[in-house]
Amino acid sequence: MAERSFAHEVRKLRTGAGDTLSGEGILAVTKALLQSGVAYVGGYQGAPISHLMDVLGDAHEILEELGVYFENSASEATAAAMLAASVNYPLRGAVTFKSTVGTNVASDALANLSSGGVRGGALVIVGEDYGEGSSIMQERSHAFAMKSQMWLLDPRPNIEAIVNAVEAGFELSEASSTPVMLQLRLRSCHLYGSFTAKDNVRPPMTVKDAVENPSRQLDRIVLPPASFLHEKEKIEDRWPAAVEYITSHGLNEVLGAGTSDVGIIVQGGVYNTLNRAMELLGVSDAYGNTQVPTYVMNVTYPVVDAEILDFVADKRAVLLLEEGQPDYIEQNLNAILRRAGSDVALHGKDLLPVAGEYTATVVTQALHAFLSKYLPGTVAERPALLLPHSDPGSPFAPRVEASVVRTRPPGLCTGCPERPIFSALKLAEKETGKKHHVSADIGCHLFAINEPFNLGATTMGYGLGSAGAAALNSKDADRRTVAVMGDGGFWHNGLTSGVGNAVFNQSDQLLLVVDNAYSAATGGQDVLSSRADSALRSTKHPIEKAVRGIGVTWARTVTNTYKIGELKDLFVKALTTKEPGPKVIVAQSECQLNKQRREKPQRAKAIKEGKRVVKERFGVDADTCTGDHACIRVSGCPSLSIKANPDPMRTDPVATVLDSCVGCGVCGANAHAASLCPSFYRSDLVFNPTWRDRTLAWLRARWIGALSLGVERRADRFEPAEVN
Ligand SMILES: O=C(O)C(=O)Cc1c[nH]c2ccccc12
Repeated sequence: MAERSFAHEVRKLRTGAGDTLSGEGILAVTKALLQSGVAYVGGYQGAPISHLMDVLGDAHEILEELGVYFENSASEATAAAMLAASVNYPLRGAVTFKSTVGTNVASDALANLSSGGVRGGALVIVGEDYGEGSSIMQERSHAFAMKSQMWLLDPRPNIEAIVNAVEAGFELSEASSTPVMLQLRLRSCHLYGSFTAKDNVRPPMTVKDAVENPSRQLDRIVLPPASFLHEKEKIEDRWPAAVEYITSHGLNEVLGAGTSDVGIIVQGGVYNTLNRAMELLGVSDAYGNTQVPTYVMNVTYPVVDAEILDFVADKRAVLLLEEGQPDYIEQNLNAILRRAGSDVALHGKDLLPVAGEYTATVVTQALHAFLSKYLPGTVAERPALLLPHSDPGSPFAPRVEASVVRTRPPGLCTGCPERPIFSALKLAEKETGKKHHVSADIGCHLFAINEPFNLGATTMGYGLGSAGAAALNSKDADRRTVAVMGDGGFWHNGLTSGVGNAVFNQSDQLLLVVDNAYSAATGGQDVLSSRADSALRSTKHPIEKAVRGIGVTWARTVTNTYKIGELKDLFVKALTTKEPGPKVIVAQSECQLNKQRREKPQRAKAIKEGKRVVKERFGVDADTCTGDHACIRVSGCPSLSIKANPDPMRTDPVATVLDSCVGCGVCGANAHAASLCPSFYRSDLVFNPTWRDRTLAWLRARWIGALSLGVERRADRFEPAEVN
């Protein structure tokens, strides 16, 4: 079950010609695919396009009605290879994944696809995760477009422009026999807006037609001598055909009504930020009405030389806004201008940051510098963000001492079943007296690198936790290396690149597979080993069976990670057993976020219907808490906090459990397994109690009251202290 359901929104995909469709970017992209007569769709979830996969999944009925094939690909490589269907057949296909990481994974297939070229339009929709809020290394998809010669569309963050880009993307792909990458930045995927819909188009040829009429062209297969021909074709045929299509269909836009001899060139995806900066400087309004001519590159690769030369022909100076590095476009523009003998002044990374997101702040600062030099009369406003940070009027002026601000690194959720796993591993290390090198992986479990666990030294890519431990395997060492992988990473590629590799090379590593039943970090999508039934996919394939199938002999599955003591004992066994080859522990418990998403509405409904519902909660007895906070140090649960000590004789704050507690019990189990303290208690919150509940509660209250009578009587013998 994915984190968001689009079951309601997907109905809008039936919107007919002429009607207005309002919604989120990802919904608009899906509608645009259907309007384009797409024949098949695939992909792998990852921010910021996770929800595009979820929309497609929820839209399966509409897709089936139209004869569109949809697959949840095993990885981005699988998704990209799926586009092979467009090489021999006039089938339009689209795949989507997170970039640059997914593009890294897909690059083998993408390079082969681009070499042979395509007959049917092939669209690769990449969710560009660059800049503030990103979860990955900072790189540009642009490099992949250039290296494999795929055209790169970077439409303005505007629903209509995005829909147009999907439709034009297929046409451009077919006109130039080249796959097209459509870059959707974070802010485009979740942008809201509306556009005038067209009717959905049943693909003129479906995958069924193709399967029943197999055909092939030998010169499209990547093998010499065809591969040399492909390289020639790319330059002599496909590139000029693409330029012709881009120019004749006006994919790039010149905005700004003015005739000024100073202009701006901007990547489509950065246009909204540019306009915001212009608005702040009084050079434009919220709707983009400006006198400064702006060339918007909705296609960032290839750069169309003639359009650039045309734009700069009557200008003294232009400013290029190109986010990220290397500055491929700037280098390209400089070459174009130099070859043409143009003397226009080209500014870009000299005024803007070389790397990092082009936020409204940095763009406003650079634009201010540029316009102040070339068009000083146009700058009508001086926004406060131009002030130095030392000026109290600056929005960035320090308001609190930097030293008192605590960092807030990402961490595991309240009730996360992964927390007890890492607590148990820490306790096992304590018991054996040996610290281990831990090779981490992509997924929620990577948060174990932070306090309070501090476990994990590297992360090399999705499903590469085990492979990342490959070299750290020594027959002479007195301990083994620990590798971590999630169920998502395991099925993405970890089974072969990690487990198979470890078996083959007789690695001594301990591999911990954190199996929370979903690809949780990408939004809770199902994987092969998901334990829920799925109407669309085949699930319930146990990870232990897979690792045994590939040759692992020491493998154990734990079905309740909250039993910290048992898990600790198993870790000790796995770390000390003499069994050769990789040792694998599959630690299973359901992702708490997904569990709450499922159970909360059910619980609320039952309470409303007057049914008896028990909610488990944990608490700390302030009277017995010593205030040493050891419980917090081994858990790190966001619901475990501190409060002032109610005992006036004691100053240390005591531990407390916040209302966000979901009753997983890890705090108490930890305290018990680590022999910390007896202060934790469980309470059951009973909604709609029965007469039996009420009677029991009454009896308990009387009994506890009777037991504490002695204490009360003794307390009465003392005079209460005067408190002022
Ligand atoms: O969704 C995210 O933020 C991820 O990093 C997950 C992910 C999806 N596909 C990948 C390929 C390589 C590395 C990470 C991912």
